[in-house]
Amino acid sequence: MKPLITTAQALSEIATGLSPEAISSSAVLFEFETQDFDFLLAAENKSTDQRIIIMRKENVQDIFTPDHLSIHRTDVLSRMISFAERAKVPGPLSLPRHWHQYKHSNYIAFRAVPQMDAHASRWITEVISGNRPDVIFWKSTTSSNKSTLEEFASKRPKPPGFGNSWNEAFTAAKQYFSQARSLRSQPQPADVEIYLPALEQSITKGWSYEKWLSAVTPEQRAFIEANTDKSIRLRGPAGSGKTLALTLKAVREVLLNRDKGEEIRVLVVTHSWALAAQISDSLDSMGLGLVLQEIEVFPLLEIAKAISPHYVQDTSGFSLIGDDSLSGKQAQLNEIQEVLNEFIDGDWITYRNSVSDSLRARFDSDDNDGRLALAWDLLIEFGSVIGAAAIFPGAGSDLRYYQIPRMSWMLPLNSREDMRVVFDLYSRYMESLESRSLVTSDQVLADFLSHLETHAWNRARRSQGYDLVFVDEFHLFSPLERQVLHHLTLDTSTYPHVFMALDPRQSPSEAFIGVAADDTRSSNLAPTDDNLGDVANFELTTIHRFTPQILSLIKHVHHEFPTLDLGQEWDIDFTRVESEKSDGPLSRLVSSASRRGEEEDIVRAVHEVYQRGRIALAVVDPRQWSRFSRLASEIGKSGKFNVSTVSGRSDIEGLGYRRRGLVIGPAEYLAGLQFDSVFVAGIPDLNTSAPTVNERTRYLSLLYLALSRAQREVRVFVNEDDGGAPEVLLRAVSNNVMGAERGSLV
Ligand SMILES: Nc1ncnc2c1ncn2[C@@H]1O[C@H](COP(=O)(O)OP(=O)(O)OP(=O)(O)O)[C@@H](O)[C@H]1O
Repeated sequence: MKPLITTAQALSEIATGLSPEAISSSAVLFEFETQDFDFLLAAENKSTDQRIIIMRKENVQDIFTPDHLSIHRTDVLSRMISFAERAKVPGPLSLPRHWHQYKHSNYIAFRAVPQMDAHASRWITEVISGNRPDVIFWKSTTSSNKSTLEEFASKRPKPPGFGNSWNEAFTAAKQYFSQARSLRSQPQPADVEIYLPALEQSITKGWSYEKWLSAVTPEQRAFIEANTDKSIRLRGPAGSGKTLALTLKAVREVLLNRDKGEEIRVLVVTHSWALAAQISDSLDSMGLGLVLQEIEVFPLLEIAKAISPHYVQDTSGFSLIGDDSLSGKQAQLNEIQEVLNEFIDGDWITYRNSVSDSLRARFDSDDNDGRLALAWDLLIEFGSVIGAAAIFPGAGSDLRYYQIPRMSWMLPLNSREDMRVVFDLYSRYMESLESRSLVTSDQVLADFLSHLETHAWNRARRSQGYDLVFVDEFHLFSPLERQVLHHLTLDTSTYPHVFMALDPRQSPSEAFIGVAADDTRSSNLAPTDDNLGDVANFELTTIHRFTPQILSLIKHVHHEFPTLDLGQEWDIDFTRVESEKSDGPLSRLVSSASRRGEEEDIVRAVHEVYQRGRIALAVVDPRQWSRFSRLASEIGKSGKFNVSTVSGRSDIEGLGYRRRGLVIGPAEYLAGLQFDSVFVAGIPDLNTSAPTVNERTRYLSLLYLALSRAQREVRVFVNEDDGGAPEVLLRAVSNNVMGAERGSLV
């Protein structure tokens, strides 16, 4: 194969398990071909970015890794990315010990796969010196095809010259992404594909502000008209019109103040660009002209980056890891696995005797899935416990960690010694990020928080702060993020007035934990609550998105959640919730004999409902993402359907407008969106593969999220290869909230 020229960002997308065939349906990747080279670029790439050159002499089938390493593709790619990131850091390049690096002149060889692979494969690479540290993956060697670095170096191969083609590829990519963006947001001629004008599809249905005010329910109205003299928490299940009510209230406050001749500054904070874009579009569509001038809508991380002097003046070239995407999360998980493997092979022995039996068993286990589960638990511990308390490695910081009381949702750590091991791993993890010039979003937020606590901000906030702060999807904010919010208001003499909309059932993984973690923080670390003073609670109990049939299924899933004591302010009383929509079909549970059969059933279902409106295929377990991204490419290839994959929250910008089409993505990244039909697949067996309360809650939350995206119809697909239907759905069938259907027998 021709050499492939790509970037760390593009490879990270593939390392999530995205099938190479699905590249064309990804909203963030672009392929370009010249006579001598193939290019793969990501939407966020800049023309000055480091390039990764893969020579591909040994590639016949697999376009990314030498064929014999295909089965380890994700691991191999993760290590390649990690190598490229390390090459960017000024100074001598040093790799972790267990990579078994070997250097000769400007060539470096290292193990290609973290685990033992039968071929003992190694890469031979070169880092180009000069103004950008491009890396070349020259070839891989195996135990049966050994070539020493010295032999290789003696040939001194010439790096490929692709400068002009790179510029060409980059220009084409830029054009492609900007065209795709405008295509997604523009109504298209009917003969290309049928689109509805954007406004009719948005959550405001193209109605004016006045029309909405007369259409809202009394519950929504109570919130919209509530006094702003104290903070308000607006709770409601998925589809109850929280985002809409929040948007209307923001507008109302601006207009009321205008009538009094005053101009106020309003901030609407979101967790993602996707939701920020949706709210901005809603404001635009309500025919209010200049309201936007007073209302700013941004994701919190963006506000942190814009205000935080640490970030504004940062010239160290650090880049952010763990942004809100599957690739960000996967990158953190890979890093933790690497740190964990190195630790177990090395210093673990010195801790081994002092830790509790249960933790020892987890570290000693050779089982790959077990190691992965431990890495997940550590990811949550690092982000939602240690990072959320803004503890970063340094003198005395371990003591602050030891003081955090353990809660039932956390990784069980039974003694100080157990915590010591975890903190040691955390320090190594942070060190390894630093060695690759990466920062986590937690670090950005913690720096931001420390800036907000300075006298300088106290002076600046009087002009830069906001009169009112609205927060949508509050349940997705970690305790650390929540501490930031009350510093953003302008008046320091009263309690900040923050208006939050939330549904705790929609918080997968660590974010959910963040909800419960409020208790942790209040019982030990500095702030005793969200510093919001007295908070009024409002509740929405009418569902506007989906039918009574879908609501019954969602209520059923809700009752399956483990009893987590969230406190009264958080919990939603589902007994009062009703749908105002007319009846629709009963949700279906389709059981196929095999994975292949399940895929055929899904394709058949797409054929059946495609004409009716938008469809989502929501994948509950991200470990199954690879399989369904491959299915996406197969369905797309037929040319009959418009298929897009999403694996990050920002990818969905603009998707909201397409009338027809199939969107395939991990359930988590479909939050905030709605579709005519939702197909749910990739549900792990909650009894066997979710052994901890944490994991069970995470999967139930993702299932809840997936189901609640539907407006008219839900179908859930399961197959015998993956253990058949989980208990929670079998019970739904016996309670008559789902109909069981036999799928394909192949
Ligand atoms: N009073 C109402 N009358 C009619 N439709 C409504 C009303 N309130 C909201 N809707 C519609 O219900 C749908 C869901 O609204 P919205 O997205 O605000 O819900 P949400 O509670 O924020 O949902 P989620 O938590 O799942 O994001 C939208 O299509 C919106 O236009």
